[in-house]
Amino acid sequence: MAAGKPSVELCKGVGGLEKVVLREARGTSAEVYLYGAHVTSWKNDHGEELLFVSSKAIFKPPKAIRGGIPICFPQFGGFGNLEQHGFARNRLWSIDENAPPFEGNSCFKAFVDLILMPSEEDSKIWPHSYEFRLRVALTPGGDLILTSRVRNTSADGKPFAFTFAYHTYFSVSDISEVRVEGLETLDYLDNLKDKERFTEQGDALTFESEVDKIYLSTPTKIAIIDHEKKRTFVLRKEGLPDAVVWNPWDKKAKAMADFGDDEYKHMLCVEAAAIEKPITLKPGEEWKGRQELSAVPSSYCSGQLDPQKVLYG
Ligand SMILES: O=P(O)(O)OC[C@H]1O[C@@H](O)[C@H](O)[C@@H](O)[C@@H]1O
Repeated sequence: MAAGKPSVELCKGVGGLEKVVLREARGTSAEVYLYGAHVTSWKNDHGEELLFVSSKAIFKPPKAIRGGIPICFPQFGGFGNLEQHGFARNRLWSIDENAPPFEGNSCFKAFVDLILMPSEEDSKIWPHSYEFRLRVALTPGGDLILTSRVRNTSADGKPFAFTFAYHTYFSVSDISEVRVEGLETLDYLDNLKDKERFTEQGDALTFESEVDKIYLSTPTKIAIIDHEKKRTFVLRKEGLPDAVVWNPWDKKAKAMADFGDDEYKHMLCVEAAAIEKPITLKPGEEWKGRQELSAVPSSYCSGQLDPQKVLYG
């Protein structure tokens, strides 16, 4: 890909919706729609797309875009009375020109700050005062960092609680060739079994049917290994103890209007999340949740990947 200077450009995307395109010197890029503060693209220095977005995705409010990285806030899934995954993913966010300094990634050049504050309508369904700031940053090496800061701005002394997820859809060559490392032996809630709690077995996860699990208190690093592509995604997270793993498989895929029948083969959601223990904020308090994604070539040793290297190397 053409190398150049880091840049940030606001332009029109699909359906005339506004998006911000981030580019870094080596030719890596990312795209973020203001609708949902939704990352829809992350490309490496060969111009290869690393995130999955459905060919049937609908870029039209109020439907959330199918793929990329939807923001689930203030509710993950059906864990509460709000609509599935909350409303942040189908609200129009604004560019935050005056974001307070973000600790830890102020040296990056290709980033955008977005902000969501409650509208009158939102206050009716979730009566809390907050500012939600999201920074999407592309590092010089092409890593994608999402940092969320939610602040309780209430003047009436009222705390609030929320659940959250970065609902990341990774693009994979073939789901049956994918392994996830870092979630072995952990407890999880199985969404397909009424959120019943189970303990994962000792091996890395592989996929041969529908999966919808919320792993609890996970390590801060999870690896998604795509054997066919010889690519490993490394997901690092802070402030987000849980991790959701989702693939709809064939039957559910067919039932979703904005998802191709066979597309389940080419995606896997691994979602850094805070679900089991909702985050509670008193007035004036702020929560920070960060997800860092990198894509690295898988290193093989007689066909086997060394999990120690991927997770701790
Ligand atoms: O269709 P939606 O609302 O985007 O949700 C997709 C999936 O998102 C996952 O995070 C949930 O665990 C699944 O239960 C859900 O089906």
